[in-house]
Amino acid sequence: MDKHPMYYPIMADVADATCVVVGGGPIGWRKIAGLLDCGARVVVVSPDGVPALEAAERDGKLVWHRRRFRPGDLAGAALAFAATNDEAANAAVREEARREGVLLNAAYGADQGDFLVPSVVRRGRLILAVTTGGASPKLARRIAGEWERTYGPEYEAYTELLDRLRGRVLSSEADAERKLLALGELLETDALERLRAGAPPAEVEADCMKLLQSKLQNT
Ligand SMILES: C[C@@]1(CC(=O)O)C2=NC(=C\c3[nH]c(c(CCC(=O)O)c3CC(=O)O)Cc3[nH]c(c(CC(=O)O)c3CCC(=O)O)/C=C3\N/C(=C\2)[C@@H](CCC(=O)O)[C@]3(C)CC(=O)O)/[C@H]1CCC(=O)O
Ligand SMILES: NC(=O)c1ccc[n+]([C@@H]2O[C@H](COP(=O)([O-])OP(=O)(O)OC[C@H]3O[C@@H](n4cnc5c(N)ncnc54)[C@H](O)[C@@H]3O)[C@@H](O)[C@H]2O)c1
Repeated sequence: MDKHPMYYPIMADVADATCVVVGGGPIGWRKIAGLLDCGARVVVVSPDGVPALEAAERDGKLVWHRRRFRPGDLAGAALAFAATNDEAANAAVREEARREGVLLNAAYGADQGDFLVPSVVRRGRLILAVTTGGASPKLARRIAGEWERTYGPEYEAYTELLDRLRGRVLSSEADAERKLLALGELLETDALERLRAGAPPAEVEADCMKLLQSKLQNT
C-alpha cells in the first residue's frame, strides 16, 4: 500500500483572511462559495468564470482579476486554491505556494496540495466534516448525507443549549467535584428529544437547569 499523508484535521477561522482562488469554473466556485460563507476576503484569478462568480463580483463580495495566473498573485494570501483546468497553471500556483509558504488546496489531486476540503454538515456551531484523503470524494459526500439525516436541524439549538448550561454549571458556586458531576449529566437529559419535538429552547433550558441544580446541591 502507498504511504498516505497523516492529515492533521483543523477547523480554521478564515474571517478576513485573504484567500486566493485560481480558476473560476464550477469547482473553483464551490471553494469560493464556501470561503465567502466563512467571511474570508476572496481574491479570484481566472480569465472567465461561472455566472454565480459574475454575480458575486457585481455584488462586491470578492475581488476578481480577469486574467491568467501569474507569479506574485499569492502575495499576502493565507490560503491558496488551485482549481484551473490547465496543468501548467496549477503547477505554477503550486510552485509559488511552496515558495511563499502559503498552504495550498489542489482541487486537481489530493497529493498535490497541503490540505483537502472535506464534505461538511453544519448545524450552527456543530460542524461535522469528513474526508477520504482523495480516495473517493463521493464516499465522503455520501457519509455527510447520512449525517444530514442523523443530526437534524435540532442539533443547532441543542449545541447552543449545552453551551449555556455548561457555562451556568461552571460559573455556579458549587465545589469542583459537584460541577464535574453536573457536567457529566449534561448529555443525559431529554433536551434533544424535546427540541426535536419543537419545545421552546428557553423552557427546555429551565427544566434542564433544575435537574442540574439538584446535582450541584445534594450529593
Ligand atoms: C468533499 C468535496 C469538497 C469540495 O470540493 O468542496 C471534495 N470533492 C467533492 C465532490 C466530488 N469531487 C469529485 C466528484 C465526482 C466523483 C468522483 O470523482 O469521485 C465529487 C462528487 C460529487 O460532486 O458529488 C471529483 C474529484 N474530486 C477531486 C478530483 C481530483 C483527483 O482526485 O484527482 C476529482 C476528479 C476530477 C476529474 O474527473 O478529473 C479532488 C478532491 N475533491 C475533494 C473534495 C478533495 C478530496 C476529498 C475527499 O477525498 O474526501 C480533493 C482531493 C481536493 C479538494 O478539492 O479539496 C466535494 C463534496 C462536496 C459536498 O459535500 O457537497
Ligand atoms: N475537487 C473537486 O471536487 C473536483 C471535481 C471535479 C474536477 N476537479 C478538478 O478541478 C479542475 C477544475 O474543474 P472545473 O470543473 O471547475 O473546470 P473548468 O474547466 O470548468 O474551469 C476551469 C477554470 O480555470 C480557468 N483557468 C484556465 N487557465 C487558467 C490560468 N492559467 N489561470 C487562471 N485561471 C485559469 C478557466 O478560465 C476556468 O474558469 C478540473 O480540471 C479537475 O482537475 C476537482
